[in-house]
Amino acid sequence: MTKPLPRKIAVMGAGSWGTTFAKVMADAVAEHNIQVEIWARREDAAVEIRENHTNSRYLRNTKLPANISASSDQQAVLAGADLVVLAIPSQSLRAELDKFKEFFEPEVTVLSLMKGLERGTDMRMSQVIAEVSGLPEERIAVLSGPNLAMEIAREQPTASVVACSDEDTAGWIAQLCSAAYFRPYTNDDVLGVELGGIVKNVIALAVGMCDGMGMGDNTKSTVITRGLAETMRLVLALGGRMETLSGLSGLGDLVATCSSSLSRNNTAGRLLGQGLFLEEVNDRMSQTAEGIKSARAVLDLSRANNVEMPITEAVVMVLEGTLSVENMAQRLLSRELKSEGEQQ
Ligand SMILES: NC(=O)c1ccc[n+]([C@@H]2O[C@H](COP(=O)([O-])OP(=O)(O)OC[C@H]3O[C@@H](n4cnc5c(N)ncnc54)[C@H](O)[C@@H]3O)[C@@H](O)[C@H]2O)c1
Ligand SMILES: O=P(O)(O)OC[C@H](O)CO
Repeated sequence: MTKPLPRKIAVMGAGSWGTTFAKVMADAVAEHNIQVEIWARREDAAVEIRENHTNSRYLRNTKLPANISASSDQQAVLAGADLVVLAIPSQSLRAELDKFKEFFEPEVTVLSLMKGLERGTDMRMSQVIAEVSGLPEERIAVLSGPNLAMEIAREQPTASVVACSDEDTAGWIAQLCSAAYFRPYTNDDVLGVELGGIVKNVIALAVGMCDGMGMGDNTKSTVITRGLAETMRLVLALGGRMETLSGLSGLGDLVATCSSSLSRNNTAGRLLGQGLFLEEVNDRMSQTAEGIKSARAVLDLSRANNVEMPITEAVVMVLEGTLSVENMAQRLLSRELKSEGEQQ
């Protein structure tokens, strides 16, 4: 390890993934006596984590390691933290970060766990972090992969990708989250890793819709495969690498999310496919389904770069009420015939 171990790790966000990833890191660094402190928006959640070592709203009876603490005071959580992990809903990141960036230690490194695109700016979370905090890109990393929180909380083995333009930073973070049940790989294609995690949420909405309408495995496999093709077109157009998308943060996450009933995006899609209105779906979801808000931003980004993303476009139309789920398949199947490898 080139950089020294952090004095402390802060995790901003005590939801499903923030708490689970805090557990992964706490398990990974336990032998070094490093404390992982979670910032929880609600004081009662902080008290439960601190005193009971559970976060029952999100993780039922999962027992959190002894080296995890929590507080609802952002300044206290960030004091002395050399690594800050961000796990709040993407559309709230800018406003939250604006409030707490003043408490960052001067040499802090920031890791984003978030899988959304900011509406209005079409920016990835690593870009929002850079713009709001002014940190150099060598100290901003992202983590993405087939990482359904509940499975990891139960210590079911999985792998993931830590991406950063700086190899040392990626390697440093990988060491800090390498646990018996969690294997991180590194990658310097930040854009490819981040966009894979964002677009798969939109594709999972589409697959969920198919499921909700009672369609079978051929249909879902077609949407997954063509969903990957449109993700590749976007990533390549923006300068990312094709091979990133055949890895854990691309195909790996796409398959996990599109096939799991634990996925919030897949679940939201299924409810839409069953005929619920978006407002009803939002009422039923107690956790963040990033694809619902990000789909429009992904479509805007693709149009600005002349990339065709027909599945994303159809999902946006369903979400915005200009296409019914029943007419989605016909819209996609009646497109002009073309070669499978075509870039548009
Ligand atoms: N849950 C998973 O399995 C999983 C896995 C990988 C990545 N992610 C990504 O991690 C990010 C966080 O997801 P999560 O599952 O922890 O979400 P969640 O809905 O479970 O929790 C979000 C947390 O952020 C807090 N929060 C802080 N500031 C907020 C604000 N201004 N507005 C709203 N909430 C605020 C909420 O109180 C809540 O504790 C998302 O981008 C998601 O796509 C989730
Ligand atoms: O529950 P979802 O749909 O937000 O997916 C969670 C993770 O991103 C899966 O890797």
